[in-house]
Amino acid sequence: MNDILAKILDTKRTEVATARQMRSESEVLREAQSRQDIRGFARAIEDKIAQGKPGVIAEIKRASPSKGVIREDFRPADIAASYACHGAACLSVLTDVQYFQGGYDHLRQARAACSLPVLRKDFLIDPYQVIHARALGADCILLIAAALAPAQMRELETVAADLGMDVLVEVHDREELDAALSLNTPLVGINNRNLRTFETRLETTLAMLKDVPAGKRVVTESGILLPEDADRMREYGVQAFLVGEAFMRAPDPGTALHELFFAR
Ligand SMILES: O=P(O)(O)OC[C@@H](O)[C@@H](O)c1c[nH]c2ccccc12
Repeated sequence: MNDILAKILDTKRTEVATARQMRSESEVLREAQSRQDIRGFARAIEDKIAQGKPGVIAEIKRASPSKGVIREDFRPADIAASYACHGAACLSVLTDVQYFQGGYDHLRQARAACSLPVLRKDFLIDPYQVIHARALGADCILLIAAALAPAQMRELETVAADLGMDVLVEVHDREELDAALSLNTPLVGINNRNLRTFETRLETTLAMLKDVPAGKRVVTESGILLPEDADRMREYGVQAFLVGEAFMRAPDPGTALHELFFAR
């Protein structure tokens, strides 16, 4: 497996080992537990949908391995404030440094600039990272089914739940969906992008929809670029969206959010 996902996961194993040496898990846990500021992530999405609006998770990312640098003028606090005032339900902030040019400060600054719940967008493989997510202020974590065994996902979900965080579990095919459905979380992200090849097809979401039981909330992820893309998803009953690039390339990300979802 010399694909990009495998490479990223190797990097993460090294990162976790280094982080543990710098600061013990019990110390990070104390910091995480001392925070009393959790914001309901799944709740915020459901509230939007109950109001007849799309539940938009608006992403803050400077670069990606498939696209390189996406946004030069990168100020997380300004972007977060713009998203918040244009109707985002939640934020997603990349914290991976090496592949996405993200950072812990991006999450801290974005969250401090608004009152939206925040997803830590990273490749989580170890309880240490989940605990650290809450210490940073995250309200939700991402679990990527392509990167984790089912038992590992369940373990990380339990760690997140114990800290009051929500979980977004991400899948790309049927087998991953089966594993994801063994979790408690209602939030199931269907990634239209294959993390191994970067191929992006909106049909990925549409084809898997019928296999997601009632009671789960589908979030369509990646490659939503045009109002037509959002409309197409809505025709199929998809009401929650995770969008990055379309907003990051626009002069004002929040205005782009408005145009993609609310302009007609
Ligand atoms: O920028 P896009 O195509 O709108 O996609 C956003 C989001 O779905 C994408 O960044 C993403 C989905 N799953 C991930 C896992 C890791 C890193 C990034 C991602």
